[in-house]
Order: sequence, then structure tokens, then C-alpha cells
Amino acid sequence: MPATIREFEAVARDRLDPAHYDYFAGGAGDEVTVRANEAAFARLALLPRVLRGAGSPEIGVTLLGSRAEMPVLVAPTAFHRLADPEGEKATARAVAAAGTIMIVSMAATVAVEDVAAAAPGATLWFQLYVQPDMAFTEAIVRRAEAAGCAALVVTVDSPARGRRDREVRRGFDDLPEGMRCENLRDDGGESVRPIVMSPAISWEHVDALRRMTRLPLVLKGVTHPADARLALEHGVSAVYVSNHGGRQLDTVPATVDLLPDIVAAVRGAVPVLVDGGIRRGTDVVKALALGASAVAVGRPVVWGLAADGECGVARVLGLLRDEVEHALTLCGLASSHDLEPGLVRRC
Ligand SMILES: Cc1cc2nc3c(=O)[nH]c(=O)nc-3n(C[C@H](O)[C@H](O)[C@H](O)COP(=O)(O)O)c2cc1C
Ligand SMILES: CC(C)CC(=O)C(=O)O
Repeated sequence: MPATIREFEAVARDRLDPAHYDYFAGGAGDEVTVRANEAAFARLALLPRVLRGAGSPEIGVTLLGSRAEMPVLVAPTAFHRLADPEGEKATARAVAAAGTIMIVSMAATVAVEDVAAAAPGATLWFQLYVQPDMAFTEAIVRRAEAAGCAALVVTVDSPARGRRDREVRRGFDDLPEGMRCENLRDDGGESVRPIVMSPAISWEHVDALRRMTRLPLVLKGVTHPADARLALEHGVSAVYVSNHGGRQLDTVPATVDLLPDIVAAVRGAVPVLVDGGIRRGTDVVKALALGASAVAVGRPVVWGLAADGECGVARVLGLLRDEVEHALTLCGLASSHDLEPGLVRRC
């Protein structure tokens, strides 16, 4: 039984088709950003307090009206059926058991309606790549709403798909026979449209989405403080700091290093989420101390899924939960809400 998320990756690597492992693990260009995300957490030190009599820590969080029993969400990742036959259904069941939030990828290999049906207790948010055909975008949004998704996470770091050399080397450019992006079905029909990543997507599309749905909008892929300020002007409900796990523009800084400037720009107006390189409870604690309301994990969930399906995802989420509680206890804190920047030192 793997005892850490890094051990889960090793098991997943053994079990996965090498091309699929490389799709999940890889990043853009020289993977500078992939490495930077994890390395940045190791450069931050924690400075605990003692004798605080804090008791067992409380780590639940309420975000945009959704309750999460731990401040760790499941980031949207595509193609879960490459990792396990049950795919996103297995992930959602583990998420329901953990009491956290799953952001279902638009590129899921199980339809969002079927994910919701498979895990009635799961809180689902839906991730969207705005499609230039706004009528088609609206049809997808309506499906997510009808399936009970409680927020719309709009990914804005992908005006083009990142160039990932591992995918090129492996010739990974399509899903295997019998697997497809079920949320891209055309108007309830049988054909599936390709995902379009368009450089024409702009703030006007965010405004159109704002008018289109009452769901809270989360902007995923913000790295520049000026964009965080613009996001507020355009009425978003949360800012999600992400460099797409280093899979889009290579050499973007580590997200945890970008976080303080974004938090300063947002000034508490809306929650700030962050993902990228989180592999330990101490990483979660550092991100929350630097002002994130919650974090999300991408690859760790895929490693759990590939290693042992629903049980593997449950174990990965359980590990993170236990590690967060343990780290808070050792920091002398009664609640994750008591975390503050003074706990973190750059070393
Ligand atoms: C295999 C894989 C697929 C992904 N698919 C999506 C996606 O469909 N939509 C999206 O917004 N982000 C996607 N992402 C990015 C994740 O949401 C997240 O930003 C990233 O994985 C966080 O970094 P971590 O993997 O180090 O936790 C994907 C990431 C991976 C690794
Ligand atoms: C199908 C892809 C567009 C999913 C994605 O965002 C990724 O692989 O990083």
C-alpha cells in the first residue's frame, strides 16, 4: 500500500500504458514549470508556534456555497477512463466519501450527468473551455447546470493547447476506441465535437457567461495580478491561480510564488484558489497561510485512480486530509482558518 502521493505515482506508472503515463505526468516544453511548482514548496519553510493548547484542528471550508470537509479540491483533469475503467465515476464516488469538491473536466470520458448519477452525494463543479460557437458553449453549460454542478470553472490559460513533447514522442493524439469526451456530444446526438482552444477568447466571453448562467464563475489559470483585478471587474466569484500544472506555457513561475501578489490584488473580495505541485499536507498548509482559501490537486488524483480506482483516490484524499490535520496540529493551530503568512519563511 503506497504511503505517500509520490509512492502512488510510482505504482500508477507501473500500471499505466507508458503513453498514458506520459500524457498524465508531462508538461509543456522543457517542463521547467512542472518542476518549479513542486520545488517552490520545498523552498518554503514552516515556523510553528508551541504550547498553544489548540486541540484537534478543524479543516473544513465553505466555498461559493459548497461545503468541503477539507481544503483540498479535485482539480479538473481529462480522460479518467485512461486510468481506470470506471473513470470519472470512480473519482466522484471517492470525492463524495471524502466530502470534498470535484471539478469535472469538460474533457471527461464519462458524461457529467453520469458522473452525478454515480455519486449522488458528491459536490460537483464543472470546468469549461469556452468554445467559439457560443450556442454550443451554452448547451454545455445547461447540461452542467441540469446535472447539479454548483459552480462553473472557466479555464483561461489555454488560448492554444500546450506543446507537450512527451505526447508528440509517444504519438498520443487521440483517445482509444470506445472512449471519447462525453460532454462534447453535439445537441444530444451521437457525434462528439473536438475541443477548440481559441486565441480569440476574451473578457467579452466571460461577460457572456456571466449573463448566461446564475452559477458562480471561477476563473482558472490566472497568474498576473492585473488579470486578477480585471476578473473582479468582470464579476467573477473566485480567482483560481494555476499554470495548468506546467502543461500550457512553460517557464511560468511556480503558482505558490505567484499566490501572494494575487491575494494582494484581490484584497479579500473573493476566494482565491490555487493548484500546482501540491503533494503533501505541508504544501496545503503553506498555500493557505499565503492566502489561498483552498487548494486543488490534479495528478495526485490520477495516480490514485490508476493505482487502485475509487479506493486509490479515496486513499490519496485521505492521506492529504490526515497530513493537513497533522501539520496544523504541529503548527499549534486550532483551525486552517487561523493560518497566516507569518508561519511561512523563504529559505
Ligand atoms: C492529465 C491532466 C489533465 C488535465 N486536464 C485539464 C482539463 O481538462 N481542464 C483544466 O482546466 N485543467 C486540466 N488540467 C490541469 C489541472 O486542472 C491542474 O491545473 C493541474 O493538474 C495542477 O497541477 P498538479 O497536477 O501538479 O496538481 C489537467 C492536468 C493534468 C495533469
Ligand atoms: C483534453 C485536454 C485539453 C485536457 C487538458 O487540459 C490537459 O491535458 O491539460
